[in-house]
Amino acid sequence: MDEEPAIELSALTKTYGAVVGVERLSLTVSSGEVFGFLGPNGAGKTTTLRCLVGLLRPTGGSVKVLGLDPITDHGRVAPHLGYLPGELRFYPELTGAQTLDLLSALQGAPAPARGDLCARLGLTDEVLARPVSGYSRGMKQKLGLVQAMQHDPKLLVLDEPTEGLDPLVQETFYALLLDMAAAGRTVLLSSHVLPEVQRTCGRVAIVREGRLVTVESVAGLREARARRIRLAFADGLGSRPLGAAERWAPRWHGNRVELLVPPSEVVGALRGLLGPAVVDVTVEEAGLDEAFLDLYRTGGREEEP
Ligand SMILES: Nc1ncnc2c1ncn2[C@@H]1O[C@H](COP(=O)(O)OP(=O)(O)OP(=O)(O)O)[C@@H](O)[C@H]1O
Repeated sequence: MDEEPAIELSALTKTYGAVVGVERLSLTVSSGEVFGFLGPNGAGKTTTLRCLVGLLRPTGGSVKVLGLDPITDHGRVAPHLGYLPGELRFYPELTGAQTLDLLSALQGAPAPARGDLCARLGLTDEVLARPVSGYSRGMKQKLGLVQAMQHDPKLLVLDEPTEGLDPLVQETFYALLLDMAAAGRTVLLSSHVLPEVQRTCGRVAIVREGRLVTVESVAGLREARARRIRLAFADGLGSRPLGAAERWAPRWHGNRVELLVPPSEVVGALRGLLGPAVVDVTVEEAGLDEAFLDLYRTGGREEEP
């Protein structure tokens, strides 16, 4: 219900010499959304995030964050922007507490949430007093999360946030995200962990080869994607041709077969498949993982019959 979108990308393009990072990517994220950003390796996620937080200058198009240009208006954006990079680099000789102080100064904002975040993530005063060089990977990641959220930013940009966190700490992180969402903050979450996105995000963008493939609600994505049909045959013949259903790449396990079929074609598929030898049939919604994997692979192009 806020004034302007938290994020507005308009035909964003970033090239590295001849290599395309992202190409003409347009995307709007409203204030208060928890938004997932997904795509296979090299799709352009980190490039986009780095343009968003003002670390990279776009080659073309425009970026607006909280209504401002993250490069030219950096001083006005920084106090309201939290960023967890995918590859964390800290000054090894500084302690955790000194690191948080330094980053707080760079954010140009007080850190009212720091104490609570450290307590919830188990970064004790004793740990924070030690140089970061002696931190484990998970401890560094926790420190990264605290610095990203310590100033209670309006917009939180997270690049693979649960990398290196054990399952218990991941749960704490999800709870923190829910709190952010409940407080009306905006979160952009880049992730390969699909259940994580399913759990935390309302909408997702999928990018592939530097281009936007789709933007959809998590619920809608699941709804629109495949159904899994499983059939069991009575005879001992094993795999056999399935006629028109062959186009759904049936996977055989002995006398059982499994197909992923678009929802609108399930009834037609069953008509063609059911015969006297079929002794069992189940139809279920394919998991969100499969919905995403399909988009990863095909870029969202439905195969038409
Ligand atoms: N500094 C750079 N110099 C040259 N090419 C780069 C640079 N950074 C990224 N690229 C290229 O831009 C493309 C997008 O990379 P990017 O890191 O944004 O993808 P990603 O979606 O974050 O990938 P991953 O999931 O593997 O982290 C890739 O082809 C990559 O090789």
